[in-house]
Formats: sequence, structure tokens, C-alpha cells
Amino acid sequence: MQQQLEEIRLIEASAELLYSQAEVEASLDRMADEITARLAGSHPVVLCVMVGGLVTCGKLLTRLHFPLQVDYIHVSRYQDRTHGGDIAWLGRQPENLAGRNILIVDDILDQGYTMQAIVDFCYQEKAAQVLTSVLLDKPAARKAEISPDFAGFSVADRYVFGCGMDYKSFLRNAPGIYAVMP
Ligand SMILES: O=P(O)(O)OC[C@H]1O[C@H](OP(=O)(O)OP(=O)(O)O)[C@H](O)[C@@H]1O
Ligand code: HPA
Repeated sequence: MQQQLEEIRLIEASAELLYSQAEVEASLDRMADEITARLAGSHPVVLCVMVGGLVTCGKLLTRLHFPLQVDYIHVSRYQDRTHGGDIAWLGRQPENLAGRNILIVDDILDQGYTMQAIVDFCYQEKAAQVLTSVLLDKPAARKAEISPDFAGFSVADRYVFGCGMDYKSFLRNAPGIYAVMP
């Protein structure tokens, strides 16, 4: 554990700040306005993708001033690594999505496999409409054919952490968005 903490300290100390906390908050304000314009009146289910999506989802929720319900889905394909693998479906799966408008909220759309799988799951459950929302979009890394309906920032193909995004399961609590130095 001590060795791991030392690595985390080094990564944090050498990282490049891409977006400050204030810039993240301003971006979330804009996203919330866009989401409200599209979804107010449709009493959607906001589906938080655990674990990384929890900061973005929590911060967005208090900016959405219309009737909605909240649920979560827990999937992972990176675990303690900085490259993705197979999707692991963890915990229970959300129910009662049939006929509903769904807003999936995650921290990042990277290769896109995770979001694509969750969108497919929602439609298999007979959702009426599925929209996707991420704080960060990393289009240059995309492998699946998907782009977000709502995004805070577009970033280059670099490994990032903060605002829910982890480096080897640490640093999710960093208040801004940082890129790991190569
Ligand atoms: O677009 P992709 O390349 O599929 O990657 C995006 C996904 O990867 C991260 O989750 P991760 O698997 O690391 O789990 P976590 O949410 O617990 O960090 C992130 O939170 C997204 O859900
Ligand atoms: O760049 C990233 N950072 C953190 N988690 C991630 N999951 C996919 N890509 C990333």
C-alpha cells in the first residue's frame, strides 16, 4: 500500500491541470441548461454510472429543476488499470426502464464501449428514449460508434483524473480535471 500511495502522490504532483474547479462548475451549469431544454417535462430516469459518474451526476442533479427519478448502474472495464478490458456488470441492474426517457450520466466517454453497452441495455429493457451525458468526451480515442448528447469538455487522448475519474482507483476526489504526464 505504501508503494502505491507513493506512486499516487507522484502522479498527482506531476499532473497537468486541464480544467479548474471553477471551469468544471461553469461547464456543468451549461450542461444542465442544455439537459433542461431537452428533457424538462419528460420526467426522465437519470441513470448514474458508478463509480466514476457519481461526481458529475451529483453535481448535475441539483442543477436540474424538474421532476425526475434517479437510479444507478454499476459497470467497470478499467478496474485498477489505465487501459480498458471486458465490461464487468456489477451489482443489481436497474428495473422499470420500459417506456421511460433515460439520461445516462457518466464521467467520461473514452473508447465508448461502456456507454454503448449501457445504451443497448436500456433499449433491451424497452426504454422509450436514451440520452447520454458525460463531463468529458475523448473523441480521438473512440472505438465504438457513439457520441454524447451532452458533454462538458472535449479532451485529447490522454489519461485524466479528478471529478470522479480515477487513477488506479485513487484521485477521484480531485476537484479539477488533470492529465497524467506521459
Ligand atoms: O469509454 P470507455 O473506454 O468504455 O471508458 C469509459 C468508462 O471507464 C470508466 O469506468 P471504469 O471502468 O474505470 O470504472 P469506474 O467507473 O469504477 O472508474 C469511466 O467511468 C467510464 O464508465
Ligand atoms: O482517461 C481516463 N481517466 C479515468 N478513467 C477513465 N476511464 C476511461 N478513460 C479514463
